[in-house]
Amino acid sequence: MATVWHQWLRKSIQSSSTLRAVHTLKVDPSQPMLKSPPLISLDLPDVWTSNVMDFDPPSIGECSNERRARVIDGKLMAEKIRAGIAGEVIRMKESIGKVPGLAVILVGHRRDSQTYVRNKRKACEEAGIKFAMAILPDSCTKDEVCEALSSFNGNPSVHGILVQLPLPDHLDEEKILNLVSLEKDVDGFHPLNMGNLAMRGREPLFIPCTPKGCIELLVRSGVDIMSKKAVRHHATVSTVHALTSNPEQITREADIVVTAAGVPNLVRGTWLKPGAVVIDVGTCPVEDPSSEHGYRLMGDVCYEEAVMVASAITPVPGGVGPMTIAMLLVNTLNSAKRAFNFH
Ligand SMILES: Nc1nc2c(c(=O)[nH]1)N[C@@H](CN(C=O)c1ccc(C(=O)N[C@@H](CCC(=O)O)C(=O)O)cc1)CN2
Repeated sequence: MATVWHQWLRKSIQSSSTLRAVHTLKVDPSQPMLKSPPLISLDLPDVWTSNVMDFDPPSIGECSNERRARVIDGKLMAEKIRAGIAGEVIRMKESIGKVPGLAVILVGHRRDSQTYVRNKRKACEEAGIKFAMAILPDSCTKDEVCEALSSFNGNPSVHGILVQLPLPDHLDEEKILNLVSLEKDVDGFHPLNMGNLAMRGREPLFIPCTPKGCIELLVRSGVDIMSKKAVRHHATVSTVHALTSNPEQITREADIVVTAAGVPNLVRGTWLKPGAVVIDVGTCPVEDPSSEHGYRLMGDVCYEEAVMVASAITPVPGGVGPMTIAMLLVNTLNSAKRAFNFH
């Protein structure tokens, strides 16, 4: 399953208009899928990790047209997690006089990237995490990005570094991400972290924020899909991509559907098994002059149709996105704790 998250994440951070990935989990009916307490651990105190179940578990397989799906409120979950992080930062400051630090490299002037980085900065500031940023023009060279990276790599008050993606086409994303210090790779995109995530029995230092947020959303909603446990419990993971010939049919068999295609309204109500849990990672910016930033975000799932078929669903906005940022703060805090040997 880890491999699937890897592939899915790489797909989800690119941008094109083709169907990229719809991941489906089919669960062995002889094994209970909903468990309490949930199993995932984020190395955080119980009060704001997935040991908390925010909702009664959805009744997978039981959904009628009279009942709309439960909305999985990622914004609310993320707020609770961020409040917990703020508490931990205070505890760290009071105990050892240090706070975590996050550094972001932003290249170019994409409006969506600017919004995400602004939101990351705000979330850090609210949680008491120090925030540093290098802003480089679209035309910058690989060496300039590397210079910024190496300065953050060598700065002991920086515990997390991320390069906001996508980068302009002329910059080699792979080469640049390889240079992020493994111990500060809070995005989890370094090949060693990715490789360890994909391999059985290995532990990456960081799990990428979006998949980590998706798992957290599911677990807090009472859906047990923890990767190894899910494997042990005979969950079957299928991947649907742009070249899959029968995406609707495969998707319709899934108990859990995680989509990261970047194609608005791709997944229709008829694609879903009644009672499925739907996690919509798609965030496609669509021109909208009436909105504050000139665009609005649309998910992959046709929400109004899906909400009548699914048992639980994440909205866009307000689902996976805020959890991505909450998980970034979790990774940054955990990185600082590791650096300071603070528990
Ligand atoms: N270095 C990275 N680049 C990118 C990542 C990533 O995880 N690391 N993921 C995406 C963008 N992303 C984070 O950077 C991201 C996307 C969306 C949101 C979010 O909170 N969305 C809100 C709406 C926000 C708004 O438009 O005001 C929502 O869905 O409710 C956060 C982070 C690609 N690049």
